Amino acid sequence: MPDDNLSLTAKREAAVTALADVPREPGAKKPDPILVADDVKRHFGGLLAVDVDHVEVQRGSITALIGPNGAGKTTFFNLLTGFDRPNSGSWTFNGRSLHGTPPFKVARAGMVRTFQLTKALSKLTVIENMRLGATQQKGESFWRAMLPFTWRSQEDAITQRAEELLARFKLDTKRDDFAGSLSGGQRKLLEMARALMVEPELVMLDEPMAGVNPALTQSLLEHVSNLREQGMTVLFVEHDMDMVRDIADWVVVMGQGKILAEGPPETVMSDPRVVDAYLGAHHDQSLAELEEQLETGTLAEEVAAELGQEPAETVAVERTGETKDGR
Ligand SMILES: Nc1ncnc2c1ncn2[C@@H]1O[C@H](COP(=O)(O)OP(=O)(O)OP(=O)(O)O)[C@@H](O)[C@H]1O
Repeated sequence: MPDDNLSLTAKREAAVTALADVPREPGAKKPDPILVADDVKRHFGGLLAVDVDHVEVQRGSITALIGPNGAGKTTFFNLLTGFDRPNSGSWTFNGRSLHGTPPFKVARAGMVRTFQLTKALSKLTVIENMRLGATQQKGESFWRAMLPFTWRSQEDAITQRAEELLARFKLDTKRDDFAGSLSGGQRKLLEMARALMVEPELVMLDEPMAGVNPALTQSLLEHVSNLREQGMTVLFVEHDMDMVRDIADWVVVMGQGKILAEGPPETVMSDPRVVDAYLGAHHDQSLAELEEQLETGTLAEEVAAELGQEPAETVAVERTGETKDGR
């Protein structure tokens, strides 16, 4: 649909243009921030999991929050949406302080995050999950959601919105299936559709690509881009750097609880601090250790395992010039 594509490009361009003059530095001020956080700290015992001095999220943009495992991204999401409490700090959404606000009130204010489908939710049907999206986040009771005759006046509107969203996310044929029977990708779509039941302004997605079959990847990317198309702001945590490059207008990097870097994807991903943060387990190793691992082939095995491939005997073979049977 050319018109949709045109409009999508225009929205992306508008977001990129709005961010063009923003300094590429941690805590950079944005021209029209929807979310602003200050001095947010969360300790777990002796560990300072989140230590964010200042961060702003530009309205109407798709912002990626990236960083190595344990950087504090999910904890920061939990704090912002009221699922966890900070030791100190403050943040505003649309200029309104949300510190100490419970999740359903955060959602009612227009800021939602996706939830993983727990075992309990897997035992409900797709449409029941959608109804629960309207109620769980709005603070209505579970039983009222499950027993629509107790609140018939609202039920029609909620069901209609749920049906529309299911059609948009191509889940309408799964309407009466148990959520637990869906594939990983379909579950992600259901999570996203359910979050939209409250007509949010800011959608926070925690690893939308995790566990998604490549066949559904493109469709998921389009759905996320479409949220911006419809005027929403998106903040997402993701390890899939292709996704970040493809759809993010702005990238915020966390490491050890702090904001390390910010900027457009192409700038951030070539930033030495970001490359450093992502070097991960092998970063601290001495060359001698790495050489030893190369000699014994264990590094090749690790790499192969991460890529889901057979251990690559050829790596050792190429280095030694020997074949498997010693020739
Ligand atoms: N409830 C908790 N109790 C104790 N430590 C926790 C708790 N939740 C998180 N942590 C610790 O806080 C740190 C940040 O974890 P968090 O899950 O926020 O990181 P992350 O950046 O989301 O990582 P990942 O990309 O692996 O999901 C980690 O060291 C983690 O072990």
